[in-house]
Amino acid sequence: MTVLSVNVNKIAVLRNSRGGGEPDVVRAARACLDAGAHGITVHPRPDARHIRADDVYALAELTREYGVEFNLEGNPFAPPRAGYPGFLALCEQVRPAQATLVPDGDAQLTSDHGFDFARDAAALQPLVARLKALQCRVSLFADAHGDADDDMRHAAAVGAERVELYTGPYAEAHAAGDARAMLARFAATARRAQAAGLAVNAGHDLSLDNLGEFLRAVPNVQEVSIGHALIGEALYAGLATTVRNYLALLGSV
Ligand SMILES: CC(=O)[C@@H](O)[C@H](O)COP(=O)(O)O
Ligand SMILES: NCC(=O)COP(=O)(O)O
Repeated sequence: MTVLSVNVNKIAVLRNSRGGGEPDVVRAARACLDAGAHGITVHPRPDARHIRADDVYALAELTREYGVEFNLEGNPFAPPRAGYPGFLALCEQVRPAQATLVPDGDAQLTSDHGFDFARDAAALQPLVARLKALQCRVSLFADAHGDADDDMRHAAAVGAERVELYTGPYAEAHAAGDARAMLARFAATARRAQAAGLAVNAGHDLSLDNLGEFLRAVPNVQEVSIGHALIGEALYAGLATTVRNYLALLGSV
């Protein structure tokens, strides 16, 4: 079964909009884990727009307490700055079970593309080796190009265990009413990744509405990390009920 890692970035967005400590990121993550979520994801960004280094330390503790996966996302090439020690440094400090490398910058509203592996492989290789030496499983954010190119072969050469397929384009196609071509492209990319020895995660703009169709079409997705839609849905149904709704859906695919 595909496991659910809940991304709690959005809880920190709300907290930071007023300063202070409410809503409490750790309390929200605990509620998700108590409802059965398999892990917690955060994506601390150098501009500290939501998750900050102190949240990373606290969530590392919490996930250790629950014995579940902590998935830390970030750009390993972004330089450290005041309040942000850098992605590699954070991984050295908390040793997340999974480190997901994402090629994004401050100017982006959110993550919107994967690596260009043919171009980035040489730079990624030593970083992946450092993270693996910390016992982190390494996942690389990747676009779904389908059968069009050798991207997954280049990704496998980097030495990571997984790729996370960037599902934004699928979510857009689904919202527009016809995701068939996009699903075929994601399924082909997943098969190419698996043939190259990579396990497959998926994330970005997945929701209760579009997740089932995705998982029925794309084979052997190990993990989905979901934040934006899940936290939005939780405004209506509550966090625990929403997490349980996702788990029920995952269990039914
Ligand atoms: C890698 C990925 O798709 C997620 O981490 C997403 O980027 C969420 O980040 P934000 O919450 O900053 O939009
Ligand atoms: N890796 C994707 C993630 O953590 C959550 O993305 P989103 O659901 O907030 O779009």
